[in-house]
Amino acid sequence: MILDRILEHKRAELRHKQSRGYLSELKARIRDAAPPLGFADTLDARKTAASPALIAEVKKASPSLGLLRPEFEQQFEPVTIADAYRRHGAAALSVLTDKEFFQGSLDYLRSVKEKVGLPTLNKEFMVGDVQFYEARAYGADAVLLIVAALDRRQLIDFHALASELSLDVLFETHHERELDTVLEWVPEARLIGINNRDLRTFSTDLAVTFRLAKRVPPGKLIVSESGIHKRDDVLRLVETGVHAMLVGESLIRADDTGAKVKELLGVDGPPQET
Ligand SMILES: O=P(O)(O)OC[C@@H](O)[C@@H](O)c1c[nH]c2ccccc12
Repeated sequence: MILDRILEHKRAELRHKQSRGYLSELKARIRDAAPPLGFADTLDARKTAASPALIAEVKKASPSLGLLRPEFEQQFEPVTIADAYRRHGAAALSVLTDKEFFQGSLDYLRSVKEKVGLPTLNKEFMVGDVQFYEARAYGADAVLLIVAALDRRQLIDFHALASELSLDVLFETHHERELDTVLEWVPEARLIGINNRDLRTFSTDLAVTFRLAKRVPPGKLIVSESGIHKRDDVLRLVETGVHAMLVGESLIRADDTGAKVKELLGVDGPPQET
């Protein structure tokens, strides 16, 4: 399965980053950095009756599709994309930093956070402590923990390390048992991600959100992830009581990014140019 291949590659990558010097350099940068923005708080505040809050993803490529737009071969401008998301109503951003499979970069994370300033999720496959220091040093406000990729000890320890670094954590689930795992092992988890994409087949189905959302106890923020393409999808998420939605492909592939953001959010009228 793709997730296993990614994790294996990620662990190999991390073996090259284990030097003490690198970790102290990150820690020094963190000491000088501004405190993170409240990622979960912002999502909570930005949900409306018309729409879950939008987490818009800066995504250049994916393992299943390759480059999401052919012109990205010549030119990819993460800040321009992220700023269009912000101007048209995104509440938060997600930036992929994995190079090998998603052609992302920590530099994209840093420049997007610096220039756009919305609460930002570091979309990465977390398998080691150093990645949390990297996330924080490069300006992330939140990190992703993929339940299918981690054992009990890692979920608990990584959550503790993230909290120590003032990073919010989005726990990503796809199956009932993964959701139950988070609820049992990290009962204080606030952000529950439900990934509609089946990593075995790459196909997406919003029914995963409809099914799992029912099992999430009150007080949590539910984030529906992947495969959200049109306003009609969003209306079904609204009915399900979802608090936020994480959208990449359909925004990136739209010819008018701003119009697509507004379509998903159910916002009419002239763009808010600020
Ligand atoms: O491009 P989409 O279908 O809108 O999906 C966005 C996001 O949910 C997806 O990129 C994603 C969800 N979980 C992940 C984990 C790692 C990498 C990527 C992801």
